[in-house]
Amino acid sequence: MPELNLHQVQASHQAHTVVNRIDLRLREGEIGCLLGPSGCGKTTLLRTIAGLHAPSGGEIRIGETLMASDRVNVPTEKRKIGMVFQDYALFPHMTVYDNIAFGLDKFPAALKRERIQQLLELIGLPQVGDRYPHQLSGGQQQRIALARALAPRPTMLLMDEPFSGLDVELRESLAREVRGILKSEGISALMVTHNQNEAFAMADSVGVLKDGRLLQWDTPYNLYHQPLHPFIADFIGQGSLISGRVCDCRAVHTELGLLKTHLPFGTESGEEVSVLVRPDDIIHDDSSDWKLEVVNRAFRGSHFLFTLKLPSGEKVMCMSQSHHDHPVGSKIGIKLEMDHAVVFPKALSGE
Ligand SMILES: Nc1ncnc2c1ncn2[C@@H]1O[C@H](COP(=O)(O)OP(=O)(O)OP(=O)(O)O)[C@@H](O)[C@H]1O
Repeated sequence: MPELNLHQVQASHQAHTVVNRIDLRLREGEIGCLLGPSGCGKTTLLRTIAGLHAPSGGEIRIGETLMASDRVNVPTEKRKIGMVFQDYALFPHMTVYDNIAFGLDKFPAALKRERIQQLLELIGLPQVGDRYPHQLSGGQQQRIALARALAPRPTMLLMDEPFSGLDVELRESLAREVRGILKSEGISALMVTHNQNEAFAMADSVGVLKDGRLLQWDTPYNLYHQPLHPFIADFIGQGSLISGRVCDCRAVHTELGLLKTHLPFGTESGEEVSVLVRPDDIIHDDSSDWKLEVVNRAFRGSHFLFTLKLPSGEKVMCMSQSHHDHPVGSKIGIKLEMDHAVVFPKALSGE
């Protein structure tokens, strides 16, 4: 029984559809992330699940309860959802203890004290109950906001860009920490972010949205290695698309040679396709006779990322150790280390 089940969910702003027929299942205890560029509909979808925005179509179930459909719209406070939103700041005039106690007024006093102390320990801040929010760092405040949302034991947690106000270095480590906290509480959660590292640090499953459509809902590993759409190939990690022609049912001919592949359903021999090449598929090797021209380079500290030109003019990227300091215009040796090429029909690449 999935904790959250969306069936063909649609949402609009002023007759403009911004969430388009989304199907999604989040299992009990699973952590999911919605990832996508600005304006793709992430927040609208999250607000629709929370009951803060009425869907214009489809059905939303949490556990076995139908929360929204064309006949039903359960109000937010009855959905038993915890929320940590970007603008969901702590009450500045209340202590940390009172902030967490906010949603616990129906709890008997002793149970309330016990739950708050348990949560403060869970988030690694057992001593801060008497402090006010302004006496805490941004990361600590966000952990308190999480504790406040978890306090009444909601059925699931929704988070909208919860770390966006924090330093880049802190965001990823806090995402990992929050994952640990959610797992130890055994709570299902759905988080919205446009930061891939945060999504990967946090989630069991990640959904990539584009123009209101969910293109793929999958593990981070599969999104990187088996993207279903060129947009995902581009959005997740780095890479380039080069031209290829299908040779037989298991291979594609490209300028980099004949590459083994699992072809998309319906692809025919002789068909022109786009082939994804990741920087780690092309290894720089000074001893190789296969040379390509460097047309761009980016120093990343631990490595160089070279952009190389193929004879046709198409470009691929190549990762190399940081002491291989080759200038733009020079030719460097390469070898290919690609297990299975990811291939897209040409028509999809233009979308
Ligand atoms: N209250 C509103 N009224 C009208 N249009 C809206 C409203 N809120 C959002 N939109 C539009 O709906 C689309 C989706 O917005 P949404 O905030 O869901 O995207 P998002 O993916 O969360 O973006 P971001 O990452 O920038 O927060 C955008 O085109 C946005 O302009």
